[in-house]
Amino acid sequence: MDLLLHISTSLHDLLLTRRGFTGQTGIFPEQLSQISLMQQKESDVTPPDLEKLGKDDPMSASTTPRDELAFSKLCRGHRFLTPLEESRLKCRTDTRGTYPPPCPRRGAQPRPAHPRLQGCPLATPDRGGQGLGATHGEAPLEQAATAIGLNSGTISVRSSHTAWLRDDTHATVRSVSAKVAALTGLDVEDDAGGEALQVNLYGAAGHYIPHHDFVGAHYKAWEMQPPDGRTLALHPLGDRIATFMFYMNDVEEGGRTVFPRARVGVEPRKGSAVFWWNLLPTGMSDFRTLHGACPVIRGTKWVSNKWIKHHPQLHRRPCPVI
Ligand SMILES: O=C(O)CCC(=O)C(=O)O
Ligand SMILES: [Fe+2]
Repeated sequence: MDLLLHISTSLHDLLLTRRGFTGQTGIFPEQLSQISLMQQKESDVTPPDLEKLGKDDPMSASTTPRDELAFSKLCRGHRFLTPLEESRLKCRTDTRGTYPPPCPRRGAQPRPAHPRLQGCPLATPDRGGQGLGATHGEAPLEQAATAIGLNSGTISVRSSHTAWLRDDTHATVRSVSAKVAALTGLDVEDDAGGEALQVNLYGAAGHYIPHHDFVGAHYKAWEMQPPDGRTLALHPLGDRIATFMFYMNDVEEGGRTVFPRARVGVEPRKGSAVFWWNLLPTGMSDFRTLHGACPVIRGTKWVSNKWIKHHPQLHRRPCPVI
């Protein structure tokens, strides 16, 4: 176990500091052989301060050196925001007893600054028992995950396994969609307002480099420039207006979700979720939503994403707290 921990920790640093943010990562033999080399040169990889890396460009379409540094720091547990600022991003709701659940409460706290992120402890999918784990027989997590990049077509930038669960797969999946709909006021039904629930499993060193969840880049209201001229982003329901991401287990170590431009990292906690808008009210991309999953150091990490589509929400008013 000590050896595994040592390897995982070393891989974590190796992935973040040496290999950087350029491509597929996972547990590869060549990385294992580089671990001792990396340890010898630890002083070389000590990151400089953010301030020395020039001005921030929160609307940059690509990942900047500042983003990479903020990502690494947040992955290591560094805090940029004060406890008060962090608490303003959090809300709590209790879905026991009443249905649909009430809007989450944040007391008298003001709305958080853009990009609006929200952590909401919820009764969420579980990775075992009567929860989503029970459906794995029907939809095994056997597909290596891929992601769609703005400039690079279909690229592999994450190391995890993925399954897509439609609402008709299991009552738990339906109840997840119902909760997201009740909490956001948005239409999230499969193929009507949202995508099927995406369930991801990360193993040791599993991670997802900083990315945006929208598929196209919307620089002008209601217009879209599909990546590489492809038409994938021109989905009839539009792009992903918002993300509701559930943590399905506690991760022993590592695996934070980090938003380098919002300067905040979220510790995976079973029963909690993160919500954010990917598109601005104008329909344009909010590049400040750049985020990624830090490498899992110890244990496994289960998350599920409910992506909500843009066009069906045109006449819907979100829950006022969000
Ligand atoms: O696993 C995480 O923490 C983030 C996952 C994510 O960003 C995604 O699936 O798009
Ligand atoms: Fe994402």
